[in-house]
Amino acid sequence: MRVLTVNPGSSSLKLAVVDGGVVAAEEHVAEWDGVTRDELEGFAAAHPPVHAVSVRVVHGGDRTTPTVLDEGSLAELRCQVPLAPVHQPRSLTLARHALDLPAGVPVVGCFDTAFHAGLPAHVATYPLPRRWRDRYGLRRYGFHGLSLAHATRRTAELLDRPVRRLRLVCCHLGAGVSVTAVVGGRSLDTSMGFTPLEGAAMATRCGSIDPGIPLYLLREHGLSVSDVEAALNRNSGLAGLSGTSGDVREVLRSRARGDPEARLALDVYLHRLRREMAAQAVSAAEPDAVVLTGGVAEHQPGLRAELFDGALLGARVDPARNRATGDRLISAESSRTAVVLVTCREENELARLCEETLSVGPTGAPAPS
Ligand SMILES: Nc1ncnc2c1ncn2[C@@H]1O[C@H](COP(=O)(O)OP(=O)(O)O)[C@@H](O)[C@H]1O
Ligand SMILES: CC(=O)OP(=O)(O)O
Ligand SMILES: [Mg+2]
Repeated sequence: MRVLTVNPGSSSLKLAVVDGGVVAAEEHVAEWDGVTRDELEGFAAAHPPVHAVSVRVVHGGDRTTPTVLDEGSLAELRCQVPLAPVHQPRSLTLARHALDLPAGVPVVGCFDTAFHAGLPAHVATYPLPRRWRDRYGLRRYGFHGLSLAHATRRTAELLDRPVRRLRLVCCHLGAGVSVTAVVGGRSLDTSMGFTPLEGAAMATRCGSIDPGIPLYLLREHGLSVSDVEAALNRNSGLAGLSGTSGDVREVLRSRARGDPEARLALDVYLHRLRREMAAQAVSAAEPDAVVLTGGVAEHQPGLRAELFDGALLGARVDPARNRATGDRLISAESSRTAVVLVTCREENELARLCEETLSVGPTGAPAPS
């Protein structure tokens, strides 16, 4: 079965055709405007045949499994737009375009949040008034689930241990950054919460800050809600700290030229990431391995080494292994905790879930209903 996978990140759009579990074609649109359908239509037309489309939908609310999308389910998923204001509209726009493709194939929505559906109650619950939690549905969800599912499976292969016996701290370092304790294949804790704004500092998102700050800005300085929302989502993190870009490549170049703001930006980014990793190591209780995945982790060996400079979690990066390529162990033999690097492959997980949802038989043809 050939599955067209659609993966909108906060700024990029990743399209692929996965054929029998293997990526047969892919395209990375670095700056998708969040509206136009040309990219999806053009890619689908260039890589026929397509038997189904699988769309990454960042917020699935309480959904625990993928859903075949139609007008009704798209309308329901709009309720989650305020809970992922940067991502959800992009996912739903693409799902809408996918339903309109001339091929007329089924469109499956796969949710980032589903991987975290079993978070223990004491992890999912915010210390907020009960009335609010009940009335407004305030709880922690967690994100990057498709990436985590793939990274966990791949780590088990690399370490030659079954998933059920692995205690992992998984770091997804892309434009969005999250850290998750995955034990026996299940998410036990994660740094993102009700929205993808909580936790580590990111490319353009602030991560966790004192909740008094937005209140102060709204009350004392008359900033509007939309100004605050835009600043926390789009002009904070590495972008806000460096004063230039949220792209770690650019911030690293500025630091190499001696720019003090870029140095501070990376110091803050790494400090907050290490703090989240230490917190997830508590939830994972003596993790066997730290897993690094996502664009920043994959392409920046120097930053990987720097992250573990202070032997965080007893992990030591081996310089030769760190320089090599492909999915692999990058820690030294003497390392107390293994460090594994896995290329982010949300595509594979999107295709796998899509085939499972459409009950594809062993021959690749849809099973008779
Ligand atoms: N060589 C590189 N190529 C692409 N991205 C890189 C590279 N080095 C670092 N990055 C960082 O990876 C980030 C994108 O990661 P990615 O996982 O693709 O994010 P997303 O899926 O959220 O768009 C960019 O913000 C960029 O800073
Ligand atoms: C949920 C999230 O932050 O996704 P991304 O990293 O793709 O922006
Ligand atoms: Mg991504």
